[in-house]
Amino acid sequence: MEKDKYTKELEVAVRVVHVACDLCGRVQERLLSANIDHVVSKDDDSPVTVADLSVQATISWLLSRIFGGQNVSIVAEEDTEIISKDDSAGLLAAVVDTVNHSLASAPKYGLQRPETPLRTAEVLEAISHCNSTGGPSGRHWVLDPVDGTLGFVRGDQYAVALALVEDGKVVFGVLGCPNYPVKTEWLNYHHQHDETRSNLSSTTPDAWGKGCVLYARKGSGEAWLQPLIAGDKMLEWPNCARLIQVSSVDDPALATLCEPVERANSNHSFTAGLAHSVGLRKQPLRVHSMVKYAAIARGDAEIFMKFARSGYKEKIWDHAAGVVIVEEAGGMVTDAGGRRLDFSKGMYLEGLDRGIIACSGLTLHDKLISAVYASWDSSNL
Ligand SMILES: Nc1ncnc2c1ncn2[C@@H]1O[C@H](COP(=O)(O)OS(=O)(=O)O)[C@@H](OP(=O)(O)O)[C@H]1O
Ligand SMILES: [Mg+2]
Ligand SMILES: [Mg+2]
Ligand SMILES: [Mg+2]
Repeated sequence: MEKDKYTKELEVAVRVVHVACDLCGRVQERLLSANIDHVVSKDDDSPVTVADLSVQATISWLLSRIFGGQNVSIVAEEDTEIISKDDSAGLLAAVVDTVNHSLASAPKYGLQRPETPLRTAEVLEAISHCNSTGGPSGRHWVLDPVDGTLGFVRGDQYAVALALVEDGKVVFGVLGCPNYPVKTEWLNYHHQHDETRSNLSSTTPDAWGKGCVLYARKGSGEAWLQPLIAGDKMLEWPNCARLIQVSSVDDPALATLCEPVERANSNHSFTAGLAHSVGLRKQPLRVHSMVKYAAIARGDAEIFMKFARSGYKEKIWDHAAGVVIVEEAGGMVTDAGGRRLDFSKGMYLEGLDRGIIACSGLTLHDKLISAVYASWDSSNL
């Protein structure tokens, strides 16, 4: 791959994810302190918030402005259905307000702000512009504006995920993790005692201490971490990035497994069986969102497994950015049959064999894949 290819796209992607992290931090703080922000349920009963819709509008508007308007193809999670309902006027107004507040701060991140605040129709257009379904050819941005919305509304972990897919392959990924904590064990904090919880009573990046943006370009062999920018420290950016690498631990007894918090999203008893059979001994870290991929890439955990119920189709925006960052940090990600994930088939990871296994290295990965083969028939999945 040409070294300079995608340089501008990646730089813009990192900047817009910083803008989005800032937006999310403010909305989450309001949500938790005053309970004034709207959380609504989508048709599948999953939550969506002002932050999900506002990040999608903000990133869509910035990418379209910078890379050529209607021609920019964006595959993203949200649409305007929920805010087009008669009783959603308050939510829509909050989204328009949040988007404009956020775009006004774009110059802090080296991006141009709009000349005048966006009107409601423009915000709706920015959200619904992200209606591409991707596919095997062409260039597609892939966005999960807030991944782990459940974690977000609980004051816990969540991520902003943006990737670029070209001709069916992820060419780079950017993952914003505004609440990535100082101590790895705080990734699990919702399971801890009240004492830990009260230490984290505020969820601003400062309280968690280590909010970050990770990014990697496919084939570069490098994955990078930038801390979130506090206050007006923009001048130092982007020189503050540092390289990250996966853990070198390959002894299962010392390895840490990450998995989704909700049993509905991944079969905890099946992964516990696999973990036991390969000799894992530590308690799993249950973490909302693609922060699990971030934890593997940063070397804070060695394994991430997700086995959704049969019939559930994984979406590309829940994995694209995380996969490339883990791979370039030295790890590997496959389905449970050992095959790389296929981002070329539209908005779903079509053909995914049973589940997802991300590891810091080959040794652990081989052991887990073999364990899946040995235990699948008796698993009832
Ligand atoms: N039934 C079911 N099975 C499997 N996966 C599902 C399911 N429902 C939702 N999702 C997707 O899971 C995304 C959140 O994954 P997490 O790993 O963060 O799950 S968890 O909150 O820790 O349980 C979540 O992403 P967001 O909607 O962006 O939060 C969903 O895309
Ligand atoms: Mg998601
Ligand atoms: Mg989401
Ligand atoms: Mg969602």
